[in-house]
Amino acid sequence: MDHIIVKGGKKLTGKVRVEGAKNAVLPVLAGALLASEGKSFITEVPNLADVYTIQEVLRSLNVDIEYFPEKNEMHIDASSQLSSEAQFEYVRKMRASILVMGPVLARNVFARVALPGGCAIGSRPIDQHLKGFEAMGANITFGNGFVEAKTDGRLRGAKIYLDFPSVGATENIMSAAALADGVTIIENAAKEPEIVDLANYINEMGGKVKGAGTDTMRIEGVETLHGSNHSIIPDRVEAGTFMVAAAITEGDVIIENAVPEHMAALISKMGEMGVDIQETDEGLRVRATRPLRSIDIKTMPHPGFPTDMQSQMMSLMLTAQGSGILTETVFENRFMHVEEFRRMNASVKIEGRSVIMEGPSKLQGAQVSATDLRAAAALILAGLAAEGITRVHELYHLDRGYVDFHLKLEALGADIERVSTETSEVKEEQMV
Ligand SMILES: CC(=O)N[C@H]1[C@@H](OP(=O)(O)OP(=O)(O)OC[C@H]2O[C@@H](n3ccc(=O)[nH]c3=O)[C@H](O)[C@@H]2O)O[C@H](CO)[C@@H](O)[C@@H]1O
Ligand SMILES: C=C(OP(=O)(O)O)C(=O)O
Repeated sequence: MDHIIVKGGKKLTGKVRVEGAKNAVLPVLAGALLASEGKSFITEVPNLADVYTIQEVLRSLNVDIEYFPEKNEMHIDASSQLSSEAQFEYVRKMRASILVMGPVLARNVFARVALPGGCAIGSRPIDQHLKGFEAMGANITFGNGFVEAKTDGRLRGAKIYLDFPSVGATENIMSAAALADGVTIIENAAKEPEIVDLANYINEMGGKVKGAGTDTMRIEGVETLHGSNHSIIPDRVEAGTFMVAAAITEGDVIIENAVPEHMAALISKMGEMGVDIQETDEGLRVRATRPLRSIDIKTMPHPGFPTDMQSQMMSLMLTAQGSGILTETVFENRFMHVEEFRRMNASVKIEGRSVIMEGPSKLQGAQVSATDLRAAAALILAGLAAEGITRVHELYHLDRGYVDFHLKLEALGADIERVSTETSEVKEEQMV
């Protein structure tokens, strides 16, 4: 098992390019199941563990796929008769596997998917996905750890109000509605840029989706969809993570391929802390010098502050002057990393859904374990600013969502290595 060793204290400088977005590519690849004719050619597909998992899910559903990771391209042919079942081994590995349910149901009038259950960041039910399918005429049943949806014929267009603007429910319902009979309206829809990316792809396949990026979407179902070319949008969370890396090391980094309009809340909150962020022709330039000011942040659905940047932002807030409060409203249990920050001498306490920080904490290197994907990145970021050596374990979380994270940081000047546990003792001695 690998872990990362980072020695704090280096200022990061230079340029880094962000990949295609994990949270856009997963729904788009699931959406490729909708095409009963022709092939889809998807570009900017990041070389991530989650991409291999969704590839396996699609293969298990009888889809023909070729992936060319060196050119970030995937060719998908879903024109054969699809199988209807997504098994536990995939859904357990990656919750986004549930996104195949809408397309499979729409194509096959039957879908059977292992129940995702909870994960480290919360219970994560799928009731809103199912409520949508039910409104479109599906009969939902549960048994043996699976959820099944069945219709007598084609799904029917329906009006669906989401109790919460769930990203996954909006994507699943949008995909199912794309092949339904009639018009579906999704009210209180999620507005994330990844929703817009999926809607664009469905429209490129011959679909009729309007209103993506607003809270009311209108999807007119069509009889068939065909494969098409699509390029995945840049990863706003990866971009944000490098913004924090620049700021926490008092560095000067240009982030290429970032889309500032997708990151307005983050740019604004980092600006409030005193980080200098400028849009340039080459990319987003991020510079900082201490002291940074403490601020308060509350995570919210887009365009609010993204929960997927909460833990990385916590690293930065720990280094700021004064007291700051970070409140998590999207997931009920996304503070597992707080205990790990404490190992690094962070002055931080949890009160209900908030974390209170008295800064600046004098971060110290320590052995820590990633508790989820973004926590993995956050602990490495904290290690960049800590005194001494930090070792971050449980890197399978990191690999779900970051391509060559340590190599990109190293290229910016970080003192960082990824090693297998067996060789780590030697490596650490060399770094001291
Ligand atoms: C692959 C992907 O794109 N993952 C992202 C997606 O996850 P995901 O699509 O799972 O997130 P949702 O927006 O659905 O979930 C947000 C909240 O709604 C709740 N909920 C959701 C669905 C439902 O049927 N019932 C229900 O109660 C969840 O438990 C959670 O508390 O959006 C999240 C919120 O921006 C991000 O953190 C994830 O990175
Ligand atoms: C929570 C995340 O992803 P997922 O929904 O795939 O678990 C994330 O990307 O931070």
